[in-house]
Amino acid sequence: MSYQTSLITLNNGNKIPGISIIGTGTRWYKYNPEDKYSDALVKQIENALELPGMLHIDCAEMYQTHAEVGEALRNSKKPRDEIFITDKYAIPRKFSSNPKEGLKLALEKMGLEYVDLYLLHFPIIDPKLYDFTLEEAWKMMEDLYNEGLAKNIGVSNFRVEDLEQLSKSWVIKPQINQIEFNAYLQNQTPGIYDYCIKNNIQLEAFCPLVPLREVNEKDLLPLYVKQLAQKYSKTENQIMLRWVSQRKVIPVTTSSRPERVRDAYDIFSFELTQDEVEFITKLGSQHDTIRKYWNVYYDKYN
Ligand SMILES: NC(=O)C1=CN([C@@H]2O[C@H](COP(=O)(O)OP(=O)(O)OC[C@H]3O[C@@H](n4cnc5c(N)ncnc54)[C@H](OP(=O)(O)O)[C@@H]3O)[C@@H](O)[C@H]2O)C=CC1
Repeated sequence: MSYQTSLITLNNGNKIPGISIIGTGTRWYKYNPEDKYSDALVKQIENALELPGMLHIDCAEMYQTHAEVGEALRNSKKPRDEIFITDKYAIPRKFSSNPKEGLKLALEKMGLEYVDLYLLHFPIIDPKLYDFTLEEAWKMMEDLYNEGLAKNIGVSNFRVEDLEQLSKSWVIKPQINQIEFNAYLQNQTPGIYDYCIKNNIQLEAFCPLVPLREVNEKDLLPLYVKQLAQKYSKTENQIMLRWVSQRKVIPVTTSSRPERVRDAYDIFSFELTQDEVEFITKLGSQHDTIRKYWNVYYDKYN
């Protein structure tokens, strides 16, 4: 199979792959530090590292899968500049004292000298747990960027108000905001999609495949996606991921199945028409919201 890759330019001029096909959370997430080491995850990353071009792996302190990522990287011959590693500092579940310590520990566990992207995982910082404010956390992110330990920095699950608050003191604007985004949840929080597009903060989408994962027999969207899959000779997953990407959002997906990982890599060899993109957008927005993460904080926006 010949793959077409896509690189997106961030607001600092650096490039990022147009999709992350190996998320090491959700399916692989370990709630307890003593949970079992996952040989299956190592194998899955190793398989993905054999694909041509640049591979984007999405990690986080909270997932506790750094050891598996490190093992797969050590076993791979792919050059470092063809691997894009994202990591996230854990908020609101605290694992290390601050973003500087968090990144140092992550780099040690993964055997890396730098990450390509480092994110603050969540904006709401409990002062009983952490001894820094959101502004102070961002300042530490900027230091890590200036020291070259994180080539790009950003945030995750941030609302417009969180970005506005940070903007009063940031020296470096976040390159990325990674949010929950799919046809059934086009604004994780009010106005966030338009705000990030307008302010040149690149969006990433976790949970991009929810409309295919949560199918109800009355749903029109999966039927339409099936028709498009036939038209383009692609899988339904590829159609859904391509829609996310044509909405200018970078999909962050994962799978335990090698064929799904390979398919997700191959979404840039075709393009949906503008009408098709708009029709998926419309069908999705007519459906009830489905929100899978951060419900305690964000269900109020449903
Ligand atoms: N920043 C944040 O707060 C968060 C970040 N993330 C990141 O995003 C990554 C991806 O999130 P996730 O929600 O898993 O992404 P997706 O929406 O892409 O879902 C992937 C999951 O869906 C299953 N799946 C794939 N295709 C289908 C289908 N056609 N029908 C039914 N099930 C299907 C896969 O199972 P199978 O293994 O069988 O293929 C896999 O478990 C995470 O691993 C993590 O790295 C996730 C949540 C929060």
